[in-house]
Amino acid sequence: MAKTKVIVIGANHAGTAAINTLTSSYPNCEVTVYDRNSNISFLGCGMALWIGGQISSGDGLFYNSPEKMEKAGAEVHMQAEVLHVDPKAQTVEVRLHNGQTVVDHYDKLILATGSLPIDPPGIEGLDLENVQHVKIYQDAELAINTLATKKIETVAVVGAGYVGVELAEAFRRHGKKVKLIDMADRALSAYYDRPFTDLMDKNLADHGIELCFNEKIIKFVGENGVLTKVVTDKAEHACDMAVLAIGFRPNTALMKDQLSTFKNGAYIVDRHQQTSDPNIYAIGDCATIYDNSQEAWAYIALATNAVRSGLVAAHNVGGTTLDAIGVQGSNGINIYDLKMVSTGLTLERAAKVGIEALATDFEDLQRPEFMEVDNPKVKIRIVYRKDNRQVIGCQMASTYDMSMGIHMFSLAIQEKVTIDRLALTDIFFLPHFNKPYNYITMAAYTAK
Ligand SMILES: Cc1cc2nc3c(=O)[nH]c(=O)nc-3n(C[C@H](O)[C@H](O)[C@H](O)COP(=O)(O)OP(=O)(O)OC[C@H]3O[C@@H](n4cnc5c(N)ncnc54)[C@H](O)[C@@H]3O)c2cc1C
Ligand SMILES: NC(=O)c1ccc[n+]([C@@H]2O[C@H](COP(=O)([O-])OP(=O)(O)OC[C@H]3O[C@@H](n4cnc5c(N)ncnc54)[C@H](O)[C@@H]3O)[C@@H](O)[C@H]2O)c1
Repeated sequence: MAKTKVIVIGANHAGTAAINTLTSSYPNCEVTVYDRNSNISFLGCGMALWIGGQISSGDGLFYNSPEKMEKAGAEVHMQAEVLHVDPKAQTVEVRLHNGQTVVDHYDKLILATGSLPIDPPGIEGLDLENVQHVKIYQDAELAINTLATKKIETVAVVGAGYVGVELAEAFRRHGKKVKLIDMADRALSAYYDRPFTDLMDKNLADHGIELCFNEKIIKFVGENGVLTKVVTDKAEHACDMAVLAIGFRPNTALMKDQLSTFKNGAYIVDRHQQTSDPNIYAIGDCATIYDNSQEAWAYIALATNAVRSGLVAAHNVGGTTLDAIGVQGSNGINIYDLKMVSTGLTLERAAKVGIEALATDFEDLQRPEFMEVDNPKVKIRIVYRKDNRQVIGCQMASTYDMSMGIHMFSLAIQEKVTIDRLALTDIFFLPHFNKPYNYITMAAYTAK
């Protein structure tokens, strides 16, 4: 029987998951991969650790390679950019690394072209020396090289989302003066309600990071082609290096006019990761994803989602019907000693998407009072719907590593557990780990 020819465009987290699944489980598929970059599977989350000197090199930040994929049976073309897709002819036109342009035929196509950093519309000065984005391995290399070879005293980090906050810590650890600029009134405002972001803002300020909130970037300004300041709608910030981290947009230029797209341009997919063309699947940051917390399709750019969507697409392409179960956008951050994790909707975000919600808060020691060492407080907020009392979000913060607790809330949202059932959930007790009246039970039990 003829094999199914599968072409995968993009081989980072989403592409890697799809390719590995196809080569390991579906010998009926012949897999060809094109990626325009020279490396794959770069863990962007390690970028700040590397820049901040918490790990000695970036070499360990990859978990796969083109060689490994080829060994598993895929045909891999790196530095090969797909320029055009013809969905009627089922072909892709590719510029290979040697400059030659070729046309390849597919039975099934998997788009894993990811995302690109957002640039504010019409912004000037992006081409100045020492201004950069932070997305791929080469961006991390550039930042490290700039810090090593140039006289940098002040770094402006524009965007106090996950990327910006992690990088602010990294540059500060590097001994630089850091200005963290955001148009919101606090850091991480998309992921946490104010009681939690207040903790993070204080943490950042206590470590000497200057917080410049309620400021929208207007432009980068330089002298002789080199950055000298960031101009916002409120102030001018002198600096000699700047990173722009105000979010990602889906990279869908290749097929946005040929497939149905979401309001931000992401390819619209179904539970099988299938696009509006039945022969074409889309995965990872270039596609939509079902958000169980708001019970709606959404755009949530995370490596975790990219991997899961890659697995789902590969099984469906390979011949096993598999439905994606949706996500909660679970995430976490560790800045100096402060750990914060969240899943689902914040109270603020629930209101923005039109869901009437309530929150129950609790704060307590991780373990009984008699455990005198390594026993910090943990703060928790559980968000639930007012109408049916289903849990739709949770946030936790502590200097203690309580991060594994958030997974239970992720599952609770996915499985539509009510706050009342959560209050009676069997949670074990042992002084080494937690309290008999632990903060999870107590937060749920004291809900209105
Ligand atoms: C600094 C940083 C830290 C992060 N930390 C975390 C974290 O801690 N946890 C988390 O879950 N997520 C994190 N993320 C987000 C995560 O990196 C992304 O969600 C993830 O990379 C998405 O994977 P993807 O494979 O869908 O897309 P991408 O990583 O964007 O990869 C797309 C691939 O497609 C290729 N490509 C694009 N167009 C073409 C074309 N026309 N032809 C050929 N190839 C093409 C690109 O070269 C690239 O290799 C972080 C991101 C950054 C930047
Ligand atoms: N630990 C993690 O899970 C982790 C780490 C890094 C990145 N990521 C993911 O990567 C993606 C990108 O992260 P990100 O930090 O770039 O985006 P983000 O959406 O987390 O944050 C962007 C920030 O930029 C601000 N902003 C937007 N426009 C602005 C403007 N014109 N001027 C000033 N500020 C402006 C926003 O208010 C927001 O705070 C996200 O999906 C994020 O979840 C996750």
